[in-house]
Amino acid sequence: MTPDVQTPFPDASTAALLERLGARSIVFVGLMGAGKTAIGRKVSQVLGLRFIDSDHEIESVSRMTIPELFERYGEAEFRALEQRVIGRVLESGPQVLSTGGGAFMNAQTRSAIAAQGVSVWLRADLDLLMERVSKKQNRPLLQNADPRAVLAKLMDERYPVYGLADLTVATRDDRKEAIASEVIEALCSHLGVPGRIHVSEGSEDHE
Ligand SMILES: Nc1ncnc2c1ncn2[C@@H]1O[C@H](COP(=O)(O)OP(=O)(O)O)[C@@H](O)[C@H]1O
Ligand SMILES: O=C(O)C1=C[C@@H](OP(=O)(O)O)[C@@H](O)[C@H](O)C1
Ligand SMILES: [Mg+2]
Repeated sequence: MTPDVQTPFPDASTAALLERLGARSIVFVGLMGAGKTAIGRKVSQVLGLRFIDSDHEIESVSRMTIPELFERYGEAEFRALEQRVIGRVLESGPQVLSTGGGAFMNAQTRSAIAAQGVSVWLRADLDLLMERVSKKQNRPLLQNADPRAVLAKLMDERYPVYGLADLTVATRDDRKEAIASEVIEALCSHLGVPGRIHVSEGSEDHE
């Protein structure tokens, strides 16, 4: 986990946000396909913070892909590893941490995030989630005959819990920069930061 600071001279609002954030991390939660990884990365670039995705971190420490982990050790082992990895990552804030969709369902992970982070629920509707997750086969929970029904059930189970996050940002079919900008605006308002932080188009973007 190397620091990835890309804004050596932050503007006044960015500096104020970083000061109020202190050692806390900005933590994205929400369902598969909501854009936690994509928007988290974008927000980290704008604020000049390190970006960590819990799934990437799990893949790196286990030297296995998420589907391989589920296949070989089962979901329970994956969840145990996820809890440990997130707990450890949160100790080294500030940073932007995008979690996997199930992570916030774990009560211990939720209290670690509450203590060491500012949580942002990226909320999305079912059609948008379906469209996004259909492009990749890397989500074991959706590798079955009716992924839409699975996502709908997870929405029922998880949305009340995601609602415990500090902030909720409704996402939609719009540019990543527009969503990232709304997240940053919500963070500024939550942290009492005056002014606006500009999100420029077309900074480095990769999956
Ligand atoms: N605002 C957006 N506009 C276009 N594509 C997006 C947007 N947000 C996410 N995506 C794409 O949707 C897919 C799922 O996003 P991802 O960040 O992996 O979601 P999550 O981490 O919440 O499961 C990715 O291919 C990502 O690039
Ligand atoms: O919702 C879930 O339980 C999961 C979400 C995935 O991450 P994304 O939410 O980033 O797709 C990944 O952690 C795993 O496949 C399980
Ligand atoms: Mg993700």
